[in-house]
Amino acid sequence: MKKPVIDVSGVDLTFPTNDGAVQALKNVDLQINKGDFVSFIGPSGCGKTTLLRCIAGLETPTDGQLTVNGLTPTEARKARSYGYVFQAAGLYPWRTIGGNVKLPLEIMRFSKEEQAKRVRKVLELVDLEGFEKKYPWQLSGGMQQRASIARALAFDADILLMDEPFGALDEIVRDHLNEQVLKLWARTEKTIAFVTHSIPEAVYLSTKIVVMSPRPGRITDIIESPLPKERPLEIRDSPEFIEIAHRVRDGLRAGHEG
Ligand SMILES: Nc1ncnc2c1ncn2[C@@H]1O[C@H](COP(=O)(O)OP(=O)(O)OP(=O)(O)O)[C@@H](O)[C@H]1O
Repeated sequence: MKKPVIDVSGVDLTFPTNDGAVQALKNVDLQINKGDFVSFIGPSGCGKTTLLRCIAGLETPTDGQLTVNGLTPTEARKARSYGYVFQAAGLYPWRTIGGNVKLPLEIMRFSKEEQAKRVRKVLELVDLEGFEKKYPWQLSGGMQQRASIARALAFDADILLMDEPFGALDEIVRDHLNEQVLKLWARTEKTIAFVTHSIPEAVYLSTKIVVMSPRPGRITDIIESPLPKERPLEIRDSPEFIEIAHRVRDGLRAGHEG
């Protein structure tokens, strides 16, 4: 059997705080395989971001094992094994869109030609060709978020970690971006881990839905989606889609009761 790209085994994480310890993750086991689109869904504060940050090597579990591409998360971070998209676009206002997207490439000392080539390619992937010379404030929120995805794609890591990237956007824009992310995933065959609060978003995007309980975050259900890879937005009205959404809701409810 092939080794998972992301392998989480028995992970606990407790934050020491000034008014006592906060257990954010409890005994989390999860395998993510190459090309999976995995969503983490759960109530606010259940540890979704913390789990993503552990995978990214930005937090260290108190217990358990975690590997990314067979490396420790810190090694994987140093090897730039993933791109990370934050909740807020976080673009530098004094840099153009092209300037923001190429920033990681400058840091990694890619040649000027290679930087220009990659910026063109990733802006095209997120449908922002022609916006290279604009400044972030000249773009809508959805476009800024697409630019931040382009920045995460610029160095072409196989893994993309996305922390609720569309949470602040209205539903129509979010629908459109969900469609675009699916297309991008199909075109690039990346492995994606995606945090969301939205049941429809999780079901629409994912091959695997990870349902988490309120704090301390535990996994209450892992749903392998039977939906086809090709997903028009209308699929959300299909009985299969609705059935999975029910199962996610039941998992969330069970977590609350537990
Ligand atoms: N650096 C930290 N120090 C102390 N506590 C923390 C720290 N980071 C997160 N926590 C706590 O850990 C828990 C999980 O937080 P986390 O941000 O992972 O939740 P989440 O599921 O992503 O929430 P949301 O959906 O609201 O973004 C919360 O109770 C939070 O207050």
